[in-house]
Amino acid sequence: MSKKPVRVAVTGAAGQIGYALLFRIASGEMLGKDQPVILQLLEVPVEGPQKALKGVMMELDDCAFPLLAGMEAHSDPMTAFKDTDYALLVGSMPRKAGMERAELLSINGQIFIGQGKALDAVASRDVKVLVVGNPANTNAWIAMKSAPSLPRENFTAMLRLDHNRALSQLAAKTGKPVASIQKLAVWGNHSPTMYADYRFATIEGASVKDMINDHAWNKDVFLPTVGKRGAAIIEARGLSSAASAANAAIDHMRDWALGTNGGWVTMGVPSNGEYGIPKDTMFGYPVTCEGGKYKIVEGLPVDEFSQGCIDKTLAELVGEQDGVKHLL
Ligand SMILES: NC(=O)C1=CN([C@@H]2O[C@H](COP(=O)(O)OP(=O)(O)OC[C@H]3O[C@@H](n4cnc5c(N)ncnc54)[C@H](O)[C@@H]3O)[C@@H](O)[C@H]2O)C=CC1
Ligand SMILES: O=C([O-])CC(=O)C(=O)O
Repeated sequence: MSKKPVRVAVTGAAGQIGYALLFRIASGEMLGKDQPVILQLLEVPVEGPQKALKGVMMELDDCAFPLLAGMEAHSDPMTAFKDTDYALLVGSMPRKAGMERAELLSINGQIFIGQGKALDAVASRDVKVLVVGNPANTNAWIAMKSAPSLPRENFTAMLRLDHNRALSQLAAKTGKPVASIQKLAVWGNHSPTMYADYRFATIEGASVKDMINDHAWNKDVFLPTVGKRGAAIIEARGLSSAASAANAAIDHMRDWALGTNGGWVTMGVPSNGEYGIPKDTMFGYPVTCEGGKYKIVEGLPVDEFSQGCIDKTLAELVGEQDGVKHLL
């Protein structure tokens, strides 16, 4: 018997990430090739984006996706999030060349107060929320704080793009396939301060750290390359990452919903105090997923260099949170 459709809300649905995301959700790449979906699409109540959204929906129709059980256009989060099981919060302004993501906070932060409240009021109590809009960690924290009746662990921020970027850099450095790399971790904020950590990573059981054995490359090449990749894409494309961001969002939600078979992935999740991170901070951690739940990988040793990196990204996140506390 076929499965009951689930409701997937996507905000910013007429934007560039939306365009790279919706067709893959509707084709079953996110929740499985046997899982029908109803798309609840939100755009700003402005003629241009609403018209563009209609165009995207016409194209979705024209794909005749067997798993697309329904599709709605919305201009109000209170209707867009009604009974939703999954919410991908993409809609917000992207940065331009020369900006840091944190500079978007004053523009985008407000969006996540209203959307957090709407999720609180009308979404499924089990809704899985992924915040993509930047600065993603702090926006996810704002949404979580604005939704006090929902479990805090339902709110997550996207660090999967940093994780995937790090995997590709390590594959290139070691000459091994991306898929062979296990146990990579990315700690902290989706910003240049994130700490991509391959101390525990293995390829066919062998230590990636021992294979590379080059601390200067780690510090001076690998970390800056991963941390500043978003800016490098903007510089090259004139627009921020969209297809790779949509791909990371699919990876994040798929793994959360369907599990990782013991493998590690990175998610921005509210801390319970793990690794000395203050409770509720929306922090990138290595996690495993099973049965629709994620679990932070605990008990990893933290050396002096790693602690310095973790302290730096935490300080940035605490500063971002302090800057918006008065709005909540
Ligand atoms: N976490 C991550 O790894 C990444 C995050 N991003 C972020 O994702 C966000 C979206 O990027 P793009 O799709 O490239 O931008 P875009 O400008 O192409 O699309 C954004 C869309 O969101 C809509 N929007 C704005 N406010 C809204 C609201 N309150 N409700 C619903 N829709 C709203 C806009 O009308 C627009 O259609 C940006 O903040 C960007 O910085 C981008 C790449 C990676
Ligand atoms: O850098 C940006 O503004 C977009 C983004 O978050 C990324 O590509 O990682």
